[in-house]
Amino acid sequence: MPAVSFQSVSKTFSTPRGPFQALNNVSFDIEEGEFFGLLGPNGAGKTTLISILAGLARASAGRVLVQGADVQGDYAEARRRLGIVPQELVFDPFFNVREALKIQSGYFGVKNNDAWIDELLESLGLADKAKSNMRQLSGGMKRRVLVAQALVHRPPIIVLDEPTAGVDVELRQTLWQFIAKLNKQGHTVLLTTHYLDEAEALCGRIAMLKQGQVVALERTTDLLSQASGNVLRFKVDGELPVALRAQARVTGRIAQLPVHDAADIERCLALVRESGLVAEDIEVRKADLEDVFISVMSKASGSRPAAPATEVSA
Ligand SMILES: Nc1ncnc2c1ncn2[C@@H]1O[C@H](COP(=O)(O)OP(=O)(O)OP(=O)(O)O)[C@@H](O)[C@H]1O
Repeated sequence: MPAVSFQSVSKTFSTPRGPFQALNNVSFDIEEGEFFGLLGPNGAGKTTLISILAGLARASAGRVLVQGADVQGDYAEARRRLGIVPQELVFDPFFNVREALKIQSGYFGVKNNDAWIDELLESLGLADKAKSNMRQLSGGMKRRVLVAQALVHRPPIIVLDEPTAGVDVELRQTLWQFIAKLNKQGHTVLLTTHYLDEAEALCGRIAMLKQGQVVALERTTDLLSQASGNVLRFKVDGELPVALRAQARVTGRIAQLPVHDAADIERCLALVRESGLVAEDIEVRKADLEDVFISVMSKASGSRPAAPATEVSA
């Protein structure tokens, strides 16, 4: 039995401009013990899918099973099996860290949980904050508490919705060490992230969403092997010539272009030169998951019209 099974899940929101389909017939399974990545650009539908999994939103069609339990028909059972780390920093400001974790344990009916709470506090670098009020914590510390809260009932399936957005390197390392350890112990992990290097390093399998549809679903190694060629990387002052722009990944002054051989490299550099620009710090590197992601997203056709201008109720 899969840990999570998304079966033909669709979600349509009503908006002032008419119905808006955020998810369109999404189907895939996550097997027990997998470290699974859900990737996609902003607005692709990742959080909507996770909200449906968490029982926070209802699918317009299709169903989601958590170890066989339907998230709508058997909500309490499905929810008990999930540890969800939300994207938003939501917390109760009146309690200290340990109290918050005890309350969360009670919510799941877990008693005598002090040893596990101690281990969570230790593993997430929160031991010296146990008595701190939630209000006094920095954003990064609050995020650690959210992770601890999600794990307090030892859920077999851990869902992390962009857990490292805006957090420092130390927390990332602490978090990934701990989550990787739990995954080794048999916990299934579902991760959404915009940090493709993290997904590449951690996830065994990846689904990519675009405009509410699954456009890739493969083992990470197979996705990476699609990145057949190399990448030409250089610094440049000014906009790339039109002939290169569509396939380029540009970050500030740094341009990166897929290349297959030496002739390709020469052609790109010649086009840059001919447009009056100077390429500096030129290097060639192996393609990575981000290159595959850009290529998949540029090839896949999404099905839905433009996003709504205003958000309304589900
Ligand atoms: N309550 C709502 N009403 C109308 N549209 C909504 C609502 N919630 C989400 N949407 C729309 O559904 C689409 C998918 O949103 P979602 O938050 O799931 O994307 P995402 O992949 O998680 O994006 P991000 O990476 O930015 O978090 C977006 O176009 C969003 O504007």
